[in-house]
Amino acid sequence: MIEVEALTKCYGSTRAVDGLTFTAPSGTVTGFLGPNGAGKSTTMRIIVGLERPTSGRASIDGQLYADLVAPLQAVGVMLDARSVHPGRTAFRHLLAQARTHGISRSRVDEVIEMTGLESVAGRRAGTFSLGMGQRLGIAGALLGDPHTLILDEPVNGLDPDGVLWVRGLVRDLAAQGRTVLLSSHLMHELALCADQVVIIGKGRLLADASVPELTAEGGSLEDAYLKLTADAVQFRGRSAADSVVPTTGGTR
Ligand SMILES: Nc1ncnc2c1ncn2[C@@H]1O[C@H](COP(=O)(O)OP(=O)(O)OP(=O)(O)O)[C@@H](O)[C@H]1O
Repeated sequence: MIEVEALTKCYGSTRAVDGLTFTAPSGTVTGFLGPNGAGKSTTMRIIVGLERPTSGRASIDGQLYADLVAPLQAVGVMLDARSVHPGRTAFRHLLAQARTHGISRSRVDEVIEMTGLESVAGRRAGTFSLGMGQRLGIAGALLGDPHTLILDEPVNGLDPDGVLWVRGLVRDLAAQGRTVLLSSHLMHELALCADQVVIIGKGRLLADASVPELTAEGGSLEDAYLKLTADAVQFRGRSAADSVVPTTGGTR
């Protein structure tokens, strides 16, 4: 179980996370949603000890990440799939992580197989496509066979087959009693794989409910999300039609 309690993180005058409280229970997939800049990545970074909160706390099974004796075996994390040495092969990258955490070489082979990377395991990670890099990031998160998984945009860049695979994977992990917290902007996908959805905007909690609860009025999860976040969107584009520069009408 992940517990986020009255969490606040300020960067100068920016309140990236503002008094956020929620729980991601074991045995469920918790979707973590919010507009760009809402504070999702900051919250996830705090949970895994990469940032210090200004106030409040985030714990995993009752412990701070920093206090975990074997963090990789307790928590699998994919926050930025690009944070891989580009000159290392996928296999070497995973083996290096495994060796420093007392994980067997056979587990490396296992996660390579699980993520479908067998044919490219000997290739340098720097040559990987976006989707291949995502698969490698997920392989790294699975390496320690952890009870908790924290995945930031895991389906980003995956092909339809890969999206389906991640859906099945997180559902299976939750069915085994594990805790899965994942962020995504893909509402349709989340509606299919999440049990619980936490929606934040401008660092604050907007909703913490099950998918059926959020869609009880008959709309889709996207409808509910857009309604809940309407006042929390910080970056709004405009349509091409609105952007047409008026011509002076003159011809030469
Ligand atoms: N290291 C940092 N220094 C200063 N400001 C930061 C830093 N990291 C994040 N922020 C700010 O904190 C706010 C929340 O950012 P965060 O990356 O957590 O949002 P997010 O919900 O993950 O967004 P996205 O969906 O775009 O990935 C933003 O205003 C961002 O500019």
